[in-house]
Amino acid sequence: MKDYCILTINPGSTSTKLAIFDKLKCVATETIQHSAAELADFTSIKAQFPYRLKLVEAFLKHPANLGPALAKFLADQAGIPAFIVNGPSMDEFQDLARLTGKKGVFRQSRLHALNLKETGYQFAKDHDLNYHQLNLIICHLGGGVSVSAHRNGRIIDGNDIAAGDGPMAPTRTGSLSVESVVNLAFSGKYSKKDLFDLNYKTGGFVDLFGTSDVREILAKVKLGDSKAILYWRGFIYQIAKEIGAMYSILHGKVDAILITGGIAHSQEIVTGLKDYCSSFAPIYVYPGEAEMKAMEMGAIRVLEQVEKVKHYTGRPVWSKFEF
Ligand SMILES: Nc1ncnc2c1ncn2[C@@H]1O[C@H](COP(=O)(O)OP(=O)(O)OP(=O)(O)O)[C@@H](O)[C@H]1O
Ligand SMILES: CCCC(=O)O
Repeated sequence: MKDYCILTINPGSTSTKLAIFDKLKCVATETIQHSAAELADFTSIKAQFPYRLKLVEAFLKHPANLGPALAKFLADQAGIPAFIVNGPSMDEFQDLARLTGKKGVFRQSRLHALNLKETGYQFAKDHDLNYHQLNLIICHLGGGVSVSAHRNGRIIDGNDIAAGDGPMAPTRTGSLSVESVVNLAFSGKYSKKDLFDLNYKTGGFVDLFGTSDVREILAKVKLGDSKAILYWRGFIYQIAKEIGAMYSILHGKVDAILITGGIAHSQEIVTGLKDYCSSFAPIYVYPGEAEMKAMEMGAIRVLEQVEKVKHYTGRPVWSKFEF
């Protein structure tokens, strides 16, 4: 392998994580936390571009990019290639996962695919197994929460984190009944944007407690705050329920359940999920940070021609059924 110097940029819903890998060694890394109040001022994700760009520039300390756009901007300046590795909208869903009971409405694959897949690869490596021959349930617990079913290296189903599907999360409401969404929409209290924000940015713990920082919720739990205790238990309950759904669609044949993301640092979540799910399959915990390494290794796989680069067309790999 040649000596590569790789900049990885990981804009999350509560943080921007940056790292530089020089000859496979992480030589600089920084996690910049964004409070809910700070991000509330932006009208859209795209509007955060200049703000996040400044953070990357400050990290690099010279003029040098939201994920792909940030990376391309910098790479074009440096005359080097930029790659997207397992972005959130990569799509390996099986057809059955796409269906709903409304004509023309389909479920979409939008998850924390980068960290989910890397965690799968890491688990396989740790156990001398092949990710492409395993059935795994992998959960990313961060600002958003992804619970996903991996069959032989493909994410065949999972909750759509951009659509309000699945468990509540630090920044998201999670699934609400159609009835309650329609009632909120016609209550006169919320604009369309307010409702989309609740779905993705200002819902969940932000709406309930005014913070997306789970450590603050846990501190309240320790102090015996009954609201925090109830919602914390509800958070675990909803994740466990989603794991159960993935267990059933994998026909109960699951090699392991993997828990990753920032919240996986908490022993409380691990204990809670083990209480519900340990009879399904062994549970392993990979807290937090594999995303930066995942991007570095994805870039290296392409540079080393182990994997073929795919060209982003803007067109989804799946758009509709023929009937
Ligand atoms: N030690 C800890 N115990 C409990 N929660 C923690 C701990 N450390 C971080 N967290 C929580 O993890 C969450 C952030 O996780 P993560 O960094 O994976 O998310 P993100 O990258 O900002 O967003 P996303 O995962 O949606 O892209 C926050 O709610 C944070 O409070
Ligand atoms: C990878 C997507 C990040 C999010 O929606 O939390």
